[in-house]
Amino acid sequence: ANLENGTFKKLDVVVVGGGLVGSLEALFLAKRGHRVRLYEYREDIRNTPQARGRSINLALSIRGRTALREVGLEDHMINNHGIPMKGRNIHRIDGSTYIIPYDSRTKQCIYSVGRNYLNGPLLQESERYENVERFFNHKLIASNLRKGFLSFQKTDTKEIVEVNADLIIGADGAFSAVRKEIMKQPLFDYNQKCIEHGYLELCIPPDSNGGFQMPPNYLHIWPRGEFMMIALPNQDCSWTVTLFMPFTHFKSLDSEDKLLKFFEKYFPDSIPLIGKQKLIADYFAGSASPLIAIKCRPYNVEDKALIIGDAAHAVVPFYGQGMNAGFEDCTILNQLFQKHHDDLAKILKEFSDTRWEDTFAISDLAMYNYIEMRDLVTRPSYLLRKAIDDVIFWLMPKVWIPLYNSVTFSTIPYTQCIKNRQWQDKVLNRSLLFLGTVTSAVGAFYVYKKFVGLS
Ligand SMILES: Cc1cc2nc3c(=O)[nH]c(=O)nc-3n(C[C@H](O)[C@H](O)[C@H](O)COP(=O)(O)OP(=O)(O)OC[C@H]3O[C@@H](n4cnc5c(N)ncnc54)[C@H](O)[C@@H]3O)c2cc1C
Ligand SMILES: COc1ccc2c(c1)CN(c1nc(C(=O)N(C)c3cc(Cl)c(F)cc3C(=O)O)c(Cl)s1)C2
Repeated sequence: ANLENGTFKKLDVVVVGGGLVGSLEALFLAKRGHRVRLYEYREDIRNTPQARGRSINLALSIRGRTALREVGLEDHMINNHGIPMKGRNIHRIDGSTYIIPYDSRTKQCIYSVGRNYLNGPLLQESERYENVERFFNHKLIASNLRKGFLSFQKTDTKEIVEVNADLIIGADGAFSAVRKEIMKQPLFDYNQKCIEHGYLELCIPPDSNGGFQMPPNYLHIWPRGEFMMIALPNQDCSWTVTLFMPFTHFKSLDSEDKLLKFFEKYFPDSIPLIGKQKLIADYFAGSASPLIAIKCRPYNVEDKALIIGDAAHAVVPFYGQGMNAGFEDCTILNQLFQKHHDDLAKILKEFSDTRWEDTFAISDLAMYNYIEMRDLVTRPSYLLRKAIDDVIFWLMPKVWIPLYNSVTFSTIPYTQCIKNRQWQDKVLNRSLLFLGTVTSAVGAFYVYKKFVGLS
């Protein structure tokens, strides 16, 4: 019901971008009975093999699962396409490894899912709604958001397709064309940060029997200070390995010999797993991709247009939350549709007014991980703090949820996760200070007693 007299008006919605978030949002809108036309620049990924140059698999955690559950796809993704990861499997430079479980108490885990095994089923599910139409090979090239006007160019025939809509949803990723339009409005805040690290994907193939070459139910990490490597399992028992290094490092490895020497020094155990020839071939076949963080607001233009997902808040991947946060956008937007009975003016304004704090928070958390990454999981103070966190978490699980657990294993708003952490820091510092004063007082007392006793 979105009209004064309480009747329901079917909205004509265009979603720009048929990636992970756009295809999910189309489902949410379809379930509400609106007419959805989804325009995607690329070809239909259901007909093409693995799209190269994008993170091939992703860590799906509770925020993303909650959104998928709303559209009835959580079980399908988890059971058919998800590989559970129970913890981190850290690779030391000498090739030895150790495990840090994600949640030794309740054994919660995260899931590695192939990008196309998420995107395909989301698009496939939309076929079940006759009020959803999908248009591939359509690139948004011009728009007048206030008039609900969009102009697409077909990438094959170069033909121009003009479209009108009641609502335009921009889910067209970090380099969003819809956001470029939204940016033209007054009072729009925009901030982007390109980090010095790039990433390059390598592959650890299945072993000769077609099985995994490493323990499969873990997120494998090779933390090496200035750079790191991370591996997530694929369904075909291969691993997608992502090498994160400053672009200067990538540039300096400009020969096969330099590359092999570098891996022999820093990632010796990975060479037999990847294979020398494959390592050389894959490394020099691609080039490192950039990583960008974008913070902007507001996300809407009146009751006409809204950006979600990476278009609204691209974050660096060092928390595995980008897609999860984009999926969470869809959950929250749907709650607002429910709350305001599909009254767009109220929905879009409240989304812009409330969502930006949480997306800025996760962006800061991911950037913090990037900066701390050098020794995120190896620095003694990190491990000490983690040990303390785990003990108190074990003692008082409802009161003390460590930051990493609340971000990855709860749907507590990201801003609240940070506030909890700040409160925990205060309590810890005060108690350590208190412990400090008590022990020094007791120490001083004993020294004094001994001294007096001596004299
Ligand atoms: C290395 C790396 C690792 C990552 N790991 C994780 C992880 O483990 N967990 C996690 O949750 N997230 C992860 N992410 C983040 C995740 O990939 C993104 O957050 C997610 O893809 C965002 O989805 P989206 O639909 O908003 O944007 P995209 O996936 O970028 O989709 C945008 C879509 O819009 C289309 N498009 C763009 N411009 C136009 C146009 N002008 N006209 C029409 N269509 C257009 C594009 O073709 C694309 O299909 C990672 C990212 C990287 C780079
Ligand atoms: C496909 O490419 C990529 C690239 C990076 C990531 C992912 C997939 C998935 N990522 C996850 N990060 C966390 C996390 O909370 N932290 C603090 C971590 C942060 C870093 Cl940098 C790390 F290496 C491990 C952990 C860890 O704890 O395992 C998860 Cl939980 S999942 C990072």
